[in-house]
Amino acid sequence: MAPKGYITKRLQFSACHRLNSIHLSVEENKKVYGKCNHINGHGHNYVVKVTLFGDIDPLTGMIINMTELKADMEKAIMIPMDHKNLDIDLVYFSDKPSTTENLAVFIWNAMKKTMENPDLLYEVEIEETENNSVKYRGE
Ligand SMILES: Nc1nc2c(c(=O)[nH]1)N=C([C@H](O)[C@H](O)COP(=O)(O)OP(=O)(O)OP(=O)(O)O)CN2
Ligand SMILES: [Zn+2]
Repeated sequence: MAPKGYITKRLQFSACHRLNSIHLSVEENKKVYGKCNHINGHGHNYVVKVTLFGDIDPLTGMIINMTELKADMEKAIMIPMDHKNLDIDLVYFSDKPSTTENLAVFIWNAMKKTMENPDLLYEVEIEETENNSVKYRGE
């Protein structure tokens, strides 16, 4: 049986957003999201770490070629999200607030659709700021 391992690739993208829920009133949104509900939005340099878990192939010595993982992340993350207004440019966030939790779910689903072997996907981690991060494992 081949040994198993975890492999992680990191990327950074820049985007702006506003925390606002269409399911809450104007006053409720202000109360829940505070400064992050400001009408004109704000920006982040998001750091995303995608981790896969799987067999270390005895012939190649790899779980996945990092070059392939980079291409998948480019397609699933960078193209739709980098230098975008998340609330306007991504239909996904038209009815959900663009919290880091929801971004992690979006990226998880996009990676699943993009990867040749989606069963390898183990975790998506996003650092919204130096102090705030979210991990999602598809649960
Ligand atoms: N559960 C969540 N709470 C908040 C999210 C989120 O995605 N999920 N996001 C925000 C805002 O987007 C905001 O930009 C970050 O807010 P805050 O932590 O207040 O950021 P600060 O830079 O002021 O604080 P630091 O601790 O210095 O990072 C808010 N809440
Ligand atoms: Zn924010």
